[in-house]
Parts: sequence; C-alpha cells; structure tokens
Amino acid sequence: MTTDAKTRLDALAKPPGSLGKLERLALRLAATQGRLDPRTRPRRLVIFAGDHGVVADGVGLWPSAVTGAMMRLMREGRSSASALGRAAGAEFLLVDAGSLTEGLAPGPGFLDARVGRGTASLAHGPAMSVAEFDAAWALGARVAAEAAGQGIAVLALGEMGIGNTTAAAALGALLTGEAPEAMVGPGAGASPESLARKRAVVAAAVARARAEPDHRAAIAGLCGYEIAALAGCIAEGSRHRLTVVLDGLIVGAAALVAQRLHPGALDGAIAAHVGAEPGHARMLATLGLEPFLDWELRLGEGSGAALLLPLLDGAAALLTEVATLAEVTGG
Ligand SMILES: Cc1cc2ncn([C@H]3O[C@H](COP(=O)(O)O)[C@@H](O)[C@H]3O)c2cc1C
Ligand SMILES: O=C(O)c1cccnc1
Repeated sequence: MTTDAKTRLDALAKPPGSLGKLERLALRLAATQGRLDPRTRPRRLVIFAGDHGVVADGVGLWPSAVTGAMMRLMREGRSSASALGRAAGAEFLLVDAGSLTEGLAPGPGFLDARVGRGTASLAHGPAMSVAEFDAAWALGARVAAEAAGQGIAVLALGEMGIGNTTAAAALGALLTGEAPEAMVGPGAGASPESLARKRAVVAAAVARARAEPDHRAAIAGLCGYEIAALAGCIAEGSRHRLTVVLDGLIVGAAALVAQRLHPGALDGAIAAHVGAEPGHARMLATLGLEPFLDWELRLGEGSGAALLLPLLDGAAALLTEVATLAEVTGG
C-alpha cells in the first residue's frame, strides 16, 4: 500500500517530492486506512477525561477541580478543544473515564462512563488495579468501535486531567527506557518546588514499576483512567482502519501503552505534532512516528490533533484530485 501510494505521488504532475512533508503525510494517511483514496470526513474529536490522586502530592500548580471546570467548558463548547475542533469541522465527544466531577449535564457529545472517581496517588502505590486498567481500556475500545460503526473516518484524540503530565512522564520513562528526569517538564505550569517534587515522585514511581514483574501491573500502577482509555481507543481504532490522530505528551504516553500491549496498535496512528514538553520527542522516537507539526504546543485537549485535520484534507486531495504527469505530457 505504501509502495502504491508512493508510486502514485511520484507520478503526479509535479516534481517528485516537491510537496515535502505533505507527501509523507499523504503516505501515512493512505497507510492508516489501507487505501489510495483515503477519507478525512466525517471526523470526531474525542477528549477523554480523568483525575489523578498524585495532585495531592504537590506535583503541579492547579487543583483537580480545574479538570471539572474545563469539562464544563467543553460541554458548553467554549474550551480551546471545542473551538479548534469546530474550526476543523469535527464532531466533539467528551468521555469521562474517571474524573471527580459531579453534575455535568448529560446529553449528546458527552459520555459519563467513569471507571473510578480519580486514581490513587502513584506517589504512594499503584494508581489503579489491573482490573480497572482493563475496564478503562475497554471503554476506549468501545468509543473507537462505535465511531467506526457510525462511519467516522478520522478520530482526533485529546485529554483533560490535572496531574496527567506526571503519569505520562512516568509511563514515558517506563516504556521508552529513558531516565525519569528526562521525561519530566512543567506540564500546565510549575514552581521550582513543585517541579522538584514531580521529579522525585516520578523517579520513585518508575523505580517501583521497573521492579514489578507483571508489565500490565507496572503500567496500571502509573496510569490514568483517561490514558488507559486512550490506549484502548488507539488500538481499536487502528483495528477498524480509522485514522487516529495523536496529540501531545499524554496521548503519546497512551500510544506507548497501546504499542506495548497490543500488536498493530499504531497501524492507524498519525502523530500530529511534537510538543514543548521535553519527553514528547523521545516518546515519538520510540513510537516510530514522525510528527507533522512543531508549533511549541503544551496544552493538550487534542489541540494539536485538531490543528492537523486541515492538512489531512490537503494530503487526501493530493492523492485523489491531482493529474498525473503522463496525462499532461501525453506520455
Ligand atoms: C486551565 C487548564 C486547561 C487545560 N487544558 C488542558 N490542560 C492540560 O494540563 C493538564 C496537565 O498538566 P499538569 O500535569 O501540570 O496538571 C491536563 O489537563 C492537560 O490536558 C489544561 C490545564 C489547565 C490548568
Ligand atoms: O503535550 C501535552 O499534551 C501537554 C503538555 C502540557 C500540559 N498538558 C498537555
């Protein structure tokens, strides 16, 4: 398939390779769907939310209540994710995989499917059990399968969960083999003291996970409900030949989890961007995915994934609408 798409691109009425990175995006898009005429619509931006017990250990500047406040804004269509998804013509779905939030309005665009009410702190023991991990994975897989059943072509993935850069950094170190301190950045903001605590917490949790012989238990011990659900969504989306657009550090950590546990989990994955958090580039190297944007993003919420969608349209149009050189020259 990749060979066919490459042959097609090189035969178009333009110097071979002259559209640079857009050509590689077209190749990747064709490969994710296994077809030379990939679809980019309909598209859905899915945000998985969850809370993290480790917030109580002072690893960041924001309280867990901000997770719920942002989820409420998402329900009202007034978050960055809402705006960027709308601008890109994507349907919006918020999935509560395990937040502490109560009282969000039910209705279309929202799925309350909580596996728990916030994780336990990974600073003091496993964040969740393997059974909870499996339930969150199954939730994400269900979201992907439903999207496939509804004819969705592209799933753009994002997350909301105060504290989740701590979990993502720990998973990143465990699954890339990188030193924990290389994976830790400021997340949504840090003071010198909170950053020092985050480094110490991540280092200790990774040491504990590395000593755990059962690798599912090791992963569950560092995970978040939204991260486990994202991993299941990526793997199942790939199985259904959806194009699954990955966002930043946290979705990257979920992709590492999926890659470790499920052969072929990344077949549908496209890395939208490399973000400003230091560990993200290292994660993408282990995932073997080229990021297509480098816009110094450090928000999450699927922002980078949403921003890639118009470029996917360009990549698909290239494959399907451009004449070949042979047609032009009559050769
Ligand atoms: C107002 C606000 C909106 C956000 N939207 C996404 N995040 C991002 O920041 C959080 C992770 O950073 P940390 O691990 O430092 O808490 C996640 O919710 C992520 O989506 C936000 C963070 C804040 C504060
Ligand atoms: O890269 C991300 O997804 C990210 C970075 C900082 C804070 N929240 C998310």
